[in-house]
Amino acid sequence: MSQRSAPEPAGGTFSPDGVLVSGLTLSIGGTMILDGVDLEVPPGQVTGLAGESGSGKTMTGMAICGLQPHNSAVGGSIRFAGRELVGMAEREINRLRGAEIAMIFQDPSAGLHPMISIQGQLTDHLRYHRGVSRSQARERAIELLEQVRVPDPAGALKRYPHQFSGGQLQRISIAAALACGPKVLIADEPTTALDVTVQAGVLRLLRDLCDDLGLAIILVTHDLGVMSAVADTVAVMRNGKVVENGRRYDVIRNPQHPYTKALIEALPDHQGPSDHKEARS
Ligand SMILES: Nc1ncnc2c1ncn2[C@@H]1O[C@H](COP(=O)(O)OP(=O)(O)OP(=O)(O)O)[C@@H](O)[C@H]1O
Repeated sequence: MSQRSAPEPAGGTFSPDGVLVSGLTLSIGGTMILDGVDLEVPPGQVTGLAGESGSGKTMTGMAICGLQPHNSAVGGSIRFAGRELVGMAEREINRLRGAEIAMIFQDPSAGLHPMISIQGQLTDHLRYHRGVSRSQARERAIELLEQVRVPDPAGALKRYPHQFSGGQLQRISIAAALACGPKVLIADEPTTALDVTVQAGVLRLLRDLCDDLGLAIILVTHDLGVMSAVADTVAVMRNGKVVENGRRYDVIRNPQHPYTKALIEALPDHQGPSDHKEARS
């Protein structure tokens, strides 16, 4: 890793509501995919995970969710809520996933069933994980749609995924992810598939949810422009390792690692934080 020190104190002082990844390794069929990833994801912050395609960003997010291919071996440590997630029994990690650690993806329709109404998608999740009544679940679903700023929440509950635009659908998938009140949200390229005109709105929503709910957000993106609009800290990955990690402004304005410098030079007009409209409202 570059000489820059990690942005927040690690080890014993790290908040249990965040995720502390140390020396995380993952091999698939004997091929090393993650080669000792160190990452701190504190609550109330957006931790950006940048890097070129294949560097291991998605696999890091999936490993934190306890989702990895069958023929894979995971090592190192992922601490969350006072627990060690590496080696945790599948039943236990399944309980955490969706309830305390949630994930959204590039394609919002991937996580939503095309034949089930928005009400069904939001309430099934709540009833499964929280065991609440049908009417309580509906109330909570309306609250969630308000929180992600979907217009006419009661009307939206009756509709189906294909009746929404990509941006609205990503907001609905965020609502589904938030249904059970997770502490950690992993957002993997959440705006990559969206029209550029709606990207900023979704990023602003993620930023506000992070601030309002104290969520620990991991924002996976290959786009340093997106990163500079919303992340507090940026970790840059290459070949399955974090090669640089620090406050967003420092990493983008004064990169230490040659690979980070190359990524920044590849940005149109070398845009930095001050050149981007920030997603903070
Ligand atoms: N199911 C799998 N089986 C074998 N190898 C895989 C599997 N999924 C991913 N990989 C490999 O793991 C490496 C890291 O992939 P990962 O998806 O984490 O990269 P990434 O940085 O998120 O890239 P991208 O931006 O393209 O998604 C890549 O070399 C990829 O080919």
